[in-house]
Amino acid sequence: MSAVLELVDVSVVRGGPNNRLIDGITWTVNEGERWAVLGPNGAGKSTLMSVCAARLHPTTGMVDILDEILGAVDVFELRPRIGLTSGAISQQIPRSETVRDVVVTAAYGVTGRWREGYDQMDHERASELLGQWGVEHLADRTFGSLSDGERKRVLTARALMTDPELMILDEPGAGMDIAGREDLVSRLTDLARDPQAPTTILVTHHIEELPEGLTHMLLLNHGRIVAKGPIDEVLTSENLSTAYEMPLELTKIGGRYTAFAAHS
Ligand SMILES: Nc1ncnc2c1ncn2[C@@H]1O[C@H](COP(=O)(O)OP(=O)(O)OP(=O)(O)O)[C@@H](O)[C@H]1O
Repeated sequence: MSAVLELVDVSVVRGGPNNRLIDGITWTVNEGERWAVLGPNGAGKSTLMSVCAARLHPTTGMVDILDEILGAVDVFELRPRIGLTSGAISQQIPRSETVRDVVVTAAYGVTGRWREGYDQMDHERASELLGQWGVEHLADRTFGSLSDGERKRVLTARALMTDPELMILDEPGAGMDIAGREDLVSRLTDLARDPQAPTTILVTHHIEELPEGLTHMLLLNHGRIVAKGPIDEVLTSENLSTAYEMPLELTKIGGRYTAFAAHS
């Protein structure tokens, strides 16, 4: 099994020498795996994903993404091979951009349409992805006019536009109502179960958002790994309680999860 992502003792330090946003992360993601990254607010999830998506260089440690070492590769060539959705990407997109262009511009790894030439195949692929994520009817609307949930789906379609080898979804369910979340979870389940879909990392702090079909989980707290490995071994009441620093009881209903404070 070949590694898509390999981090060895990776740390990111900001705002003072002792402020480690992520701290000594050693983690391997192999081809075809579907990972969830879970942890409380401020655990370092987004920082870790910025490193994994070649958007942020670590202070120390080695990062190998798709057989390229960060620091020794042109990140502008590497980035189109990684599909990324995140709040930061959403903010970079001009509000006046049409939804169709938001998706099609991913083919060139840019946000904001300028003078790139897109061929018919790019447009057909963009329409197909908008359809797959249930937002084809919004293709001619501006990105700024969409609801949070609609934006998330458009960004997921954008992330898949380049047929990425690695897909990183950073809190795709943030800001969604229950119906929107359940619709998203069902689409993410289809994605996780699709053997043709890229290796995927899904970041969340809501375990209700975990789709079926995930294979592995990384649990973070204060920038450090609490547990990592096959999801059935890692997602336990004990590990969740450690990560969230309170006694929690995990319940599995069908293939889905929820957790509540444990009663002593
Ligand atoms: N430039 C910076 N300087 C100092 N601290 C920072 C900087 N950027 C982020 N942090 C801190 O690093 C920690 C990790 O942030 P990060 O956004 O990675 O966490 P997260 O797990 O994604 O959180 P959330 O679930 O709330 O989105 C937070 O405590 C944040 O305040």
